[in-house]
Amino acid sequence: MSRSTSPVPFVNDLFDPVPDTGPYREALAPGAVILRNFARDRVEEMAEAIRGVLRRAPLKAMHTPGGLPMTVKTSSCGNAGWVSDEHGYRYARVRAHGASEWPPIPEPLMQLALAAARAADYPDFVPDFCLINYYRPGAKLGLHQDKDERDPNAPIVSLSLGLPAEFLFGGNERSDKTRTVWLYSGDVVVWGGPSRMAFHGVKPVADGIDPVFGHCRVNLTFRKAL
Ligand SMILES: O=C(O)CCC(=O)C(=O)O
Ligand SMILES: [Fe+2]
Repeated sequence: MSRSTSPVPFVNDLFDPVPDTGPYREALAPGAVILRNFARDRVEEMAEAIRGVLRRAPLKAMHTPGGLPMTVKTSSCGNAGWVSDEHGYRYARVRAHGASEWPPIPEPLMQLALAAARAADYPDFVPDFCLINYYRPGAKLGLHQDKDERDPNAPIVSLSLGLPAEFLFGGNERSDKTRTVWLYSGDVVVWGGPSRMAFHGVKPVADGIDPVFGHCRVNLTFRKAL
């Protein structure tokens, strides 16, 4: 990462000065980085764009392939939608009910995803899909890999908004040791390269009030799915 052209500075040691305004990078694992505060000044704009998507593609509670209800509600935008049911997880080009097309990724969200990928040294990343995860207090996401995307060379760009959450990040085996990091509204995590298949998850979200999102956490993952 030392030859990086990213304008966002790395802060990794206790004695590095942490800029109290503006974004900085924190290494998470090889190929994986946290872009702290990356969207902090654009949280309201992000909220407005998400509201627009959810008007056209309302949040739904999915079920795991084992038939268990998920505590996280989801929606999608881009060229596909994500579905999980008794047939397993997959990307669906056509929505099961209602309109036949998913809303496009709103331009402000797309621009943010492209900029975050650049800042994380993945300058060629162009997502075709964005998953919206909605966590009420208590909702969580078990340890899993994102492995249904067609292009394993493309990273995952993950934007956290609203209530803070503890994010687990491990290795390529489920049994690998995990790190726990707090993610705050406006933080972006990008993982690709040797970390692309890393297991990750979210611990139950604690209740609280976010000034923009209220009693919820919203996470967007931008992906090259198709
Ligand atoms: O909510 C998060 O921070 C992670 C979401 C995630 O891992 C996923 O949607 O696959
Ligand atoms: Fe994931």
